[in-house]
Amino acid sequence: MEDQSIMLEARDLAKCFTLHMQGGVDIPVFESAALSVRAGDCLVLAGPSGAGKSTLLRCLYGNYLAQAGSIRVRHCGGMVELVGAEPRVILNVRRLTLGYVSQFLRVIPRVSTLDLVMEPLLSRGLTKEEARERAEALLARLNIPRTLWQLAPSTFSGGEQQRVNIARGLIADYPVMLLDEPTASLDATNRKTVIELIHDALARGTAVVGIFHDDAVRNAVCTHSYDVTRDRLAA
Ligand SMILES: Nc1ncnc2c1ncn2[C@@H]1O[C@H](COP(=O)(O)OP(=O)(O)OP(=O)(O)O)[C@@H](O)[C@H]1O
Repeated sequence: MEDQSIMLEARDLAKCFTLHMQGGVDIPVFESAALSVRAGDCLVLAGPSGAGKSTLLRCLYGNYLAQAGSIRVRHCGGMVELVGAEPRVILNVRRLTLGYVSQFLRVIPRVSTLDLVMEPLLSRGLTKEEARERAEALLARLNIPRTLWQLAPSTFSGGEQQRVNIARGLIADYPVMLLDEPTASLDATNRKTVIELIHDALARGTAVVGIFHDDAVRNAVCTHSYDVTRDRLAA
């Protein structure tokens, strides 16, 4: 019987970069990564710098294609395979199920902060009014000054851009969230707010996979961890 609480699972994942512009050098990152995360759990990816934490997270989001293995996500009531899935399947999973907060905001010229944060809700069919109300509340909670809401975030500070990124990532209550160092550029007050937002998401049953370099943040949210060097250690 399938465990219905598992939201995301990866098995036998392999990723190797080939640097075609540099003589075809191969950089193997992992050969048989395996993890699973349940609703309401926060799985922390651990391992030293360069071990492959961000690469694994990007594979889970479908930004990097794994050479082998399986990534299954609970989407619309069933488990959907992401490795080798058609782009339209991946886009649909991202629209409804799988959120991702990268380390850096991808700024789109001339698109205002408010529009950036509202967009995931509009793409899920919420009205403009509902989306605006929720975006404003989240931006206020993340201490983004109201004077900045109508501006494109290209001129914002590193911490402000990161908070806009977090707002955009967390606004839609995705059932599965991938977080790549969401607090790296934040001060103590905003770090605390992000911890609260992650706790709120976990309490709603969101499954989280994250990378947190800050010990205090990691300890506050972690329910279990996965060392990305595990398969190499066992070899
Ligand atoms: N796009 C890429 N092309 C080629 N090699 C890459 C690429 N992305 C990552 N790598 C390599 O893969 C390995 C793992 O990198 P990754 O960024 O996943 O590590 P990490 O554990 O997240 O490190 P850190 O904690 O320092 O952020 C590194 O050796 C890196 O050089």
